[in-house]
Amino acid sequence: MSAEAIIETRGVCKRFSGFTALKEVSVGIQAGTLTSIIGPNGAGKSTFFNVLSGALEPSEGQIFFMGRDITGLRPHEFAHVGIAKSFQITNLFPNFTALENVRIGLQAHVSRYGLWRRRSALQGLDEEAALLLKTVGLADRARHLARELAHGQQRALEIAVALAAKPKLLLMDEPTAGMSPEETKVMMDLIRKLVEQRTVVLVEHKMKLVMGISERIVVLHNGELIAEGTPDDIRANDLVKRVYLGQGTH
Ligand SMILES: Nc1ncnc2c1ncn2[C@@H]1O[C@H](COP(=O)(O)OP(=O)(O)OP(=O)(O)O)[C@@H](O)[C@H]1O
Repeated sequence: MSAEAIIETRGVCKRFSGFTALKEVSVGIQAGTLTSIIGPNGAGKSTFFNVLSGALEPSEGQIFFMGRDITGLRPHEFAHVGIAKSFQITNLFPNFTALENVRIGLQAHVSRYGLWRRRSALQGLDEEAALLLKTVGLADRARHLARELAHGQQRALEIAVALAAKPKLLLMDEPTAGMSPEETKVMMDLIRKLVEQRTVVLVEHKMKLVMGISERIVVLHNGELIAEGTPDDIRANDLVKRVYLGQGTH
């Protein structure tokens, strides 16, 4: 597998009580790229996402992150090595402000390294949280309660919380799900910005959107890896075309 792969799966299988959701998936995600995982309904995208994020342990096979075998590590240990995820389901504290939500994320991170929660340290965290809010376009929402934010803003806030862990790899599960066209555009711009500083992997249903933004695409079908390459490679791939035939274009 490519030397530049930041995360790599080797022969990963995932079985759920007899049903095989992933069948020997071997793929490397190149460092510094925006890679999307696509596939029709039931292809195994969410299962693969959960395997990459450490939420599910493979039944067989291995996962390597920056050359280190991380198979079987617990989810919080995946976070420690530098893997963060942003989910479809909202994971925010609704009655805390946007700034507080990010600060809690930062505190969870720094306390692991034994930093004292002195007043000056907390102030530093507020400044860092404000910077992260700025990164995701929420500078003017810092004092708003999370529950008062629009859907697209809540998703952006979740990303700021994920960034608090300073991940090298950011995994995003359908970041534009349920968004208006305008919110989708804002989110895509944000994702483009995020990939300037880290590797980003998206799981996404919307084929057109994925084609426009991704550098690499991984296609799953019935739990198997059927194609991997640039958007042009994937567009030209006969097997992918056949699999998507009649699926609608989204
Ligand atoms: N916990 C589970 N127990 C049993 N079967 C599961 C479980 N999780 C997923 N599956 C099955 O594994 C297959 C792949 O599911 P997965 O959710 O990974 O696909 P997906 O590509 O994300 O689908 P969708 O696009 O519909 O969200 C499906 O047939 C699903 O029913």
